[in-house]
Parts: sequence; structure tokens; C-alpha cells
Amino acid sequence: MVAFEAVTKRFGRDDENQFTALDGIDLSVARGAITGIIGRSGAGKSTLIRLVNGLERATSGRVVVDGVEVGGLSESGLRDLRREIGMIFQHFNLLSSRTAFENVALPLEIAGLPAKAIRDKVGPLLDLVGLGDKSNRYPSELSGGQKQRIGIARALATSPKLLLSDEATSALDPETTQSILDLLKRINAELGLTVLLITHEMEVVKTIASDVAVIDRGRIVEKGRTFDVFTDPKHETTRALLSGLAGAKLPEAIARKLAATPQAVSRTVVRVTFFGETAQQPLVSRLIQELGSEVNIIAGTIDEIAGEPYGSLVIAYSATPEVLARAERFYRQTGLQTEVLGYVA
Ligand SMILES: Nc1ncnc2c1ncn2[C@@H]1O[C@H](COP(=O)(O)OP(=O)(O)OP(=O)(O)O)[C@@H](O)[C@H]1O
Repeated sequence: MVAFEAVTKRFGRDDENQFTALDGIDLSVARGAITGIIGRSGAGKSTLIRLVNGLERATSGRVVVDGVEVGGLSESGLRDLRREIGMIFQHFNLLSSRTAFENVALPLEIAGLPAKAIRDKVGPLLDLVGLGDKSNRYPSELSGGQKQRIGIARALATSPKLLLSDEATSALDPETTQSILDLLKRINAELGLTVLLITHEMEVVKTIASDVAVIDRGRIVEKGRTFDVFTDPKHETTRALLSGLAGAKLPEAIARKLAATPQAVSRTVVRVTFFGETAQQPLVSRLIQELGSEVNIIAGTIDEIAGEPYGSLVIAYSATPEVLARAERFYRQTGLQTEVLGYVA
């Protein structure tokens, strides 16, 4: 649906003051999928998304949306393209002097639709986002989540093929975020809309994006299925971004006691990751049996990434050679992914 081919974007006129915001981006966004772009502040996420609707032009390379190269479009071509692309924002960008209905109607008025056609379109859209009864309310009378629902209805008014989301849930509390993500997921499934979202919130990507790309200082450093990238991050930036996710961190009290090498009477601390088929099996009880030694469970989470089950358990057991050999054998047989985090006395 969207392809970035060797895209570079530089800001600034003369050579000395030039800043390279994007550097050789190759990325393809699958039709009908929800794709997340994550990265730190200033990594280039907004610039990337602004190239898609032609608010910025690439310095070199091509941005292709639904077969059309954005860089080659005239002003009227860009207007046509923008009708195919809906956009939602962190701060909703609603017009305060217009009611919910009038905000959603705006893109249709601009497109020149007659009043009756506008009414026929806006009513169902307000129902779709669950705000059919708030049609005459002004933005100041709506909650953050309701404002974003109006933003989503407005973005869908011209029946776009692509929805761009720029930190759409970053100003919302976790519960409201969840309800907006549920709505986006439903729209994606029911309307077959392709969604490209940028966010610094890993939870958002984990919850709804099937695919993810990690951007760091203007370059894509990692990309793939969200489940694969989140369960086995390869790049240091990805690891750092994911370290804040629930369950990724060791409890502080244990982390402080952890030594890098075995000491006298030590126990080894291991993170065991369960995913795919292994997430469904009673492997913990089997592991305890196989080791024939006490196992302490230190931390653990069972969760879903992009709809697939995933578990992470931090355990400690005796670091004697016999127990370690039995553990190794068990991990080999079961295909469990493990990581030795350190040793405690
Ligand atoms: N018009 C501009 N002129 C000069 N530099 C710019 C311009 N727009 C963006 N930049 C620079 O490009 C880099 C990438 O900015 P961008 O807004 O794309 O990052 P971001 O990942 O979206 O950050 P954030 O999460 O903070 O919004 C930043 O260093 C920014 O200062």
C-alpha cells in the first residue's frame, strides 16, 4: 500500500546547515495491515509520515502510495491523494467552533458534497465510533477519548484507503487508549483499512500492530512481524525501547543482588521465554520435575503480542554442574528460549 524506496530527507538550504532527518529508508507497508513505526523523540517518525501525504517532499528516493509516486504529484494530484488518506493526531485537531457533526462533515464540505449526502454520511460515521448521541456537542464538551473518536470519524469521512495515526493515543489515559485501539482494530478489520501509525508507546504497537519498524536517527534499524521483533529484538535501540514494557524488567531488589559470575553457594537466574506452542504447555511444572532441585519464581508475565500468546518467566535454581546440565538438556528438548541474567548467592 505504501512503499518507501531509498528515501532521504534533508532539512536546511545550504550544505553547512543541512540536517538529515531520514537516511535511506526502505520500507513497505502491507495493504490491510496495521503497521507501527517506533522510535525515540527526534528519530524521524513524523517526517516519515508527512512524506506519505505529501506534507514534505523527499530529498531523494521515492514514496509510493497505492501505486502513485507522491513526489511527482501536482497540487491537484496531492489534493486527490489526500482524499484517499485519513489522518488522526495526538491533540485531535478539532475545530472548537464546530460541533462533533460539523467537524466530521468538514472534509465532505471541502469535497463539495451536497448537504443531504453529507448528513447521510456523517450520521453512520458517528454511530460507528459510538458517538451517535453527541452529534451536537462542541469539542469542549467532550472527553479526550470522545474527541479522538470524532477525529477518527472525520478521518474516515472521505472513505480513505489508508489511515495515518500520529501519536493518536499519547494524550489519553491507559483505559481510554485501550478503547481507541479497539476501535482502530475494528475499523481495520471491518473496512479493510490500511493503518500506519507512529508512536513512542510500545504498548500500542504490541496491542494492535501486526508489523513494526524501528527507526533510529533517520534509519530503519529493525523491522518485521511485531511478535518476532518484540520477542527477539536484535538492535540495541529496539531493546532499549522495549525495556519499559511490563515484564521486561527484573524487580529492582533482585537486579541489585545479581552478580555476573557464579559465587560460592550460588544460584543461576534465568529468563525463560515461552511463545507459540510452548506458551500453551505445562512446561514450568515439567522443568521443576526435570531439574530435581528447588526452583524460585522471581518474576513473570503472560501476555499477548499482536494477538499471539507469549510468556516470560524469571527463575532461579542451583548452579551446580548437574542441575545446569539437566536444565540445558530440557531447554534443548523443548526449544525454549532462555537467557542467563546472572547469579545470586
Ligand atoms: N522543518 C524542519 N526543519 C529542520 N529540521 C527539522 C524539520 N522537521 C523536523 N526536523 C528535524 O528532523 C528530526 C526528525 O524530526 P521528527 O519530527 O520527524 O521526529 P519524531 O521521531 O517524529 O520526533 P517526536 O517523537 O519528538 O515527534 C528532528 O531532529 C527534527 O528536529
